[in-house]
Amino acid sequence: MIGFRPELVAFDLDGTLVDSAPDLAWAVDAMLESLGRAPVGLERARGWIGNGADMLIKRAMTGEMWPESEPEDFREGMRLFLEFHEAHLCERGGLFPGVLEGLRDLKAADYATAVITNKLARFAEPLLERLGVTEYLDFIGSGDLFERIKPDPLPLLKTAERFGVRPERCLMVGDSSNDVRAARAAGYAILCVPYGYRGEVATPEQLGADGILNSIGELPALLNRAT
Ligand SMILES: O=C(O)COP(=O)(O)O
Ligand SMILES: [Mg+2]
Repeated sequence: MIGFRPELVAFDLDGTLVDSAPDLAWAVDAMLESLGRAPVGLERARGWIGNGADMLIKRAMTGEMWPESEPEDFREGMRLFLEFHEAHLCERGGLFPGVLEGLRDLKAADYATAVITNKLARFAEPLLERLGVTEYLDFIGSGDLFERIKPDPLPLLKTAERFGVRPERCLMVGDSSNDVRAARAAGYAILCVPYGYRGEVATPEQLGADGILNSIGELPALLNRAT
């Protein structure tokens, strides 16, 4: 799967480290209800996560995966969503099984670690702090820290640069085609978890990663075997 010891292991957040869909869907429905619209529920909202909060709200307000135009009351929807989500950031979701152990063991084995997420820093940072994993992460690369978000390779390239390592020596672990496209364009190796938010992609194999990683908890042993 991976034939080298990565000099940086970077993780996607939503759908990879954190099962944030229950809290995001809750905030989406609260926003829709405030605007007098029908709620969409967890299952539909889950498939819309991964392209940033703006896109999630546009999708929820239009019911379309790739909305052509911005809904008229989009700014108000966004404001309501952000306000609700900030107040209820991590009440229904949590870390996926194996994440805490995996991050802890990677740090113990001296790997450099980062998060590269499309999530805004105002949510990503307190969320990871509250879930008790900040101490195992060397850097949190949130969506608004860079000029462009995944699937653009820029966040991955800038993060490698920050660590002073070549992208070819880095590993990305993600859950969606955004992560695979960004990793391929940046030159990172890429592993995908099968349990996250894949949007329109039906099976984990269809993501086209270098391999499927059933749990972050399995990563330290897998990297040890590979190198
Ligand atoms: O879309 C988001 O807000 C975050 O998604 P990501 O953590 O999977 O990049
Ligand atoms: Mg994700």
